[in-house]
Amino acid sequence: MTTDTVEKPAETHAFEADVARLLHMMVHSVYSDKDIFLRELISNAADACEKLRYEAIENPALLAQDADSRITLSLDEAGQKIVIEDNGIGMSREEMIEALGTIARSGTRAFLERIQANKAGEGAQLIGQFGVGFYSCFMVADRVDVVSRRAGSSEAWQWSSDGKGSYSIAAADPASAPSRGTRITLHLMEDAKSYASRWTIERLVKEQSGHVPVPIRVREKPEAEPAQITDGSALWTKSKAEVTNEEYQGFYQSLSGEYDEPALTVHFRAEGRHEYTALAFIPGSQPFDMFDPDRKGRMKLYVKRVFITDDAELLPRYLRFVRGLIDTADLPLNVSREMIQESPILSAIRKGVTSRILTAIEKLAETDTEAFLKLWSNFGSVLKEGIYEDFEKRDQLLALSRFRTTTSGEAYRSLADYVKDAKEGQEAIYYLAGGSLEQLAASPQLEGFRARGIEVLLLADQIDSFWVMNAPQFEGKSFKSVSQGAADLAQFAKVGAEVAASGTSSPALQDLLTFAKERLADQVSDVRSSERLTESAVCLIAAEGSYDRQLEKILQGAGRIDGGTKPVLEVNPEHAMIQSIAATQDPAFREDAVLLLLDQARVLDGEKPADPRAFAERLQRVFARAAQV
Ligand SMILES: Nc1ncnc2c1ncn2[C@@H]1O[C@H](COP(=O)(O)OP(=O)(O)OP(=O)(O)O)[C@@H](O)[C@H]1O
Repeated sequence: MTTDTVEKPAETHAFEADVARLLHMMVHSVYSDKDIFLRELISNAADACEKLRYEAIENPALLAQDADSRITLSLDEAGQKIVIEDNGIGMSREEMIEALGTIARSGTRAFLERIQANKAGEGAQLIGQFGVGFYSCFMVADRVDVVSRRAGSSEAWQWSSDGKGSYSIAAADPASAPSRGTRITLHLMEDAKSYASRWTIERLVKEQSGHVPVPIRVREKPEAEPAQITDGSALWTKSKAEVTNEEYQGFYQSLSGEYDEPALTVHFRAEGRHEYTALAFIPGSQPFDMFDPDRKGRMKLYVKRVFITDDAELLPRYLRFVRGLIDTADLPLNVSREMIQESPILSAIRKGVTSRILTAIEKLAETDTEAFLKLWSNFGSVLKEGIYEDFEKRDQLLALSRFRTTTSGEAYRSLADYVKDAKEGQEAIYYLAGGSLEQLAASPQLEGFRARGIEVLLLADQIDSFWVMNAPQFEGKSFKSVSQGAADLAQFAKVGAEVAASGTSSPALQDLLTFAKERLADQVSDVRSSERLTESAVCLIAAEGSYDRQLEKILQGAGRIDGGTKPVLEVNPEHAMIQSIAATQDPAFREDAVLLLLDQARVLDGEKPADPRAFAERLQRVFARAAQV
């Protein structure tokens, strides 16, 4: 103990409450697959090496005499230990407290909630996704010591914990600490001691971390010479023909922390105006936080194989589920964050990669429908955001989109299918947005379209209400909501049925409509006879020129607009009940009837009656009257 720092006693700190909860869950493991701890620690070690290479661009002295990155795994079967050591950037005392005592990343709370409601087996995938990687070592170790020295520092620090609520931090002896980087010693639990065997570790490294861009060595015994087991060569620098599917899959898994197979792999080298390599994967399943507004893209930026950042928006938001990297020779190594955001080179690259990804999806749609539909069911709702965010790609994205419709059953239809089967003279692509598919399919607004054999898109994703307003046309046809404005259905004949014209414009009906319009004037903007109803008596429609009703509800919910516009109440003139109400002159009954009709239309739209008590009373009066007749 020679330096000042070493004389300070170890301090004990409690873990942040969320870390403690997390650790508790990890130790009482909900995870069936403990192997992943190694991948997490190796991935952190490789990140630390890459961060050092990046900082060394500005400050080459940080590399001192030791320029080559490496990760060394030292095994000690007799002592039941493994040590993972890197010569990366290292951590200062403060960085250790911050990085290993708290959970700073967003999404962790969601993680905790999700694993509490855990379904066995889901945990292993979640760890990587949520970035709680380091703590996974407590699944196999009952004590963990981390000794680290920040590159360029004379001090080293030791963090130790048994993962049970607190950790200690103390100065470490600089003479025995790594000269730079981090050494993590895992004191293995009895049932995890096989991790100290060379055979197990080599197998795991090759399986999980074979493509980490830093060479990995294994030291079989404490005093043995280390043997290199992976060479740290960057997979993406090879040509496509040189890489096997298994290698791509392994790389994707170590990059993403996922365990599935990528649904699509896009790997290419661009030459010409800009020179770069892109390797991008569309995952085989949805990431948990795909709809988290804070979720950023997951593409890493490299410049000439030097990792620069994983925080730059290298792809548009609607491709935020894509994992991978872009490596370019066109940017300077010391590119700053501000430069990255504003770089015209990067925006050209972004366009290039976006196009290649969309083209690859198109190709998949042509060559493997099943795989494409799986991809679409996972990511279609995000891709559709691009229809209104990316003007240039709008048509391409519309053409890629698949829909459930009133005629599709369990299958999916493209807009090209829709247009091909449209009725003669049909100018619009009809849709109904909002609610679940089941709710949509049961909507009365669809009846008239069904009766005429006109297909209607059923848009059940929240995002649909937004893009559909902004997508002006597809192959010359505009989009039109069936719950908005006039239906223009009169020109299309009903399939297999004579049009029953009785009573559609009778004076009694006109009289009822006029009465209803006056009585309901404070709640609806119009009451009119409907072309779109065949079975139901009434439905609500948005007035021409106002928001679609569903979009209006979403915007109100999000506080983006105040109040709402008054809808239009449409009445089915051929409905027997409407005709008998029209035939009745009793004013009290008429009043109850029109108010009940409006509430009925609301209920059909998934809303509540305006005044439940008054609704119940009216219903009772009408029942009583019916019972007397
Ligand atoms: N070997 C290491 N060298 C330097 N810093 C490290 C090392 N291991 C962990 N850290 C620090 O600890 C932090 C927490 O690591 P952890 O694995 O829990 O999450 P992460 O790596 O940030 O997230 P993700 O797993 O999503 O990449 C890291 O961000 C890093 O700052």
